[in-house]
Amino acid sequence: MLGYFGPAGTFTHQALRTVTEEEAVAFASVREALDAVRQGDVTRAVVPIENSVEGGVSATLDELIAGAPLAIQGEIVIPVEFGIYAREGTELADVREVLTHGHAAAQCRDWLATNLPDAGVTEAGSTAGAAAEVARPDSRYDAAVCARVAGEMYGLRELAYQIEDNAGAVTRFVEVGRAGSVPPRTGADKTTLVAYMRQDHAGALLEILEQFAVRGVNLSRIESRPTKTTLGSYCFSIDCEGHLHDKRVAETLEGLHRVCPQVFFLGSYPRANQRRPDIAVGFSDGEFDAAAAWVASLSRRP
Ligand SMILES: O=C(O)C(=O)Cc1ccccc1
Repeated sequence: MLGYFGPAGTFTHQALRTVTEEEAVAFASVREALDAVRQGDVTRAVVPIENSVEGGVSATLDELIAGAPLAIQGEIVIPVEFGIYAREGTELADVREVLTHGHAAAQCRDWLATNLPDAGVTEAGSTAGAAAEVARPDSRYDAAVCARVAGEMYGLRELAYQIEDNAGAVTRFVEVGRAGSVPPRTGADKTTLVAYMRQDHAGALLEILEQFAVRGVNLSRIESRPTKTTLGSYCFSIDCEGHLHDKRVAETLEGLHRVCPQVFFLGSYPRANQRRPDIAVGFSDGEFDAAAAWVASLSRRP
């Protein structure tokens, strides 16, 4: 059974529906969805991880490394368009209180400031959860910012559509399972990891980045996250091109293991856009094998 960050009608639900019609169970938070994977209640769960406007979804980035190990098995990227929805009889001019997910509020900030300058904006668990709340006749909220499907699903009326400040925004979702199974290499893969940085000497961040650079591994996302221990203690959540079974990526992970106090491998999986990385001269598996064979040969008698 599959789980997802719900309720029905979230963007996560839409992302899931682009890959399967399989029955799926909704969880009210990213934590609950990932805990259900950890406990074996569901085999995999779909959660949001990154969007092109707001960056990483901190709840997901943090939850992925909290508790029993999990592994990303795949990614789904979908365009996100927002509308504002209210109960029948409410006009835009009547809206005083708006409810929505924090990322939706952030992506519609200018529209809300221009069109509803006096309205309060409250953060809900999810966009569809906001729509469900607004649908209650006695709700203290007048409107929800959510997907059109959510507005329809909860019987609300569309007051405006495509209210996002940046047309063409996309959100990336990941399918997360229990650690231990790595999807096969496709040649167009991505690897996600978290590297903790040493704090005891200068250049520690450079050392992390060097591990990738000297092996020709391109990064597609890097974000700092507090380790939640002491002020100023950070780890880096990183996506790079390539698969654990690519020599250059495996060696990068070995290098990180040497220079970082802690490294979490969060999975290698096929890229949604199927783009194959440019592998520079010197960084193919064959060249790594040839180099290792040469070093091994040096201690052999002629
Ligand atoms: O609340 C939702 O619908 C989600 O799936 C999270 C989210 C919120 C805003 C943009 C993309 C994903």
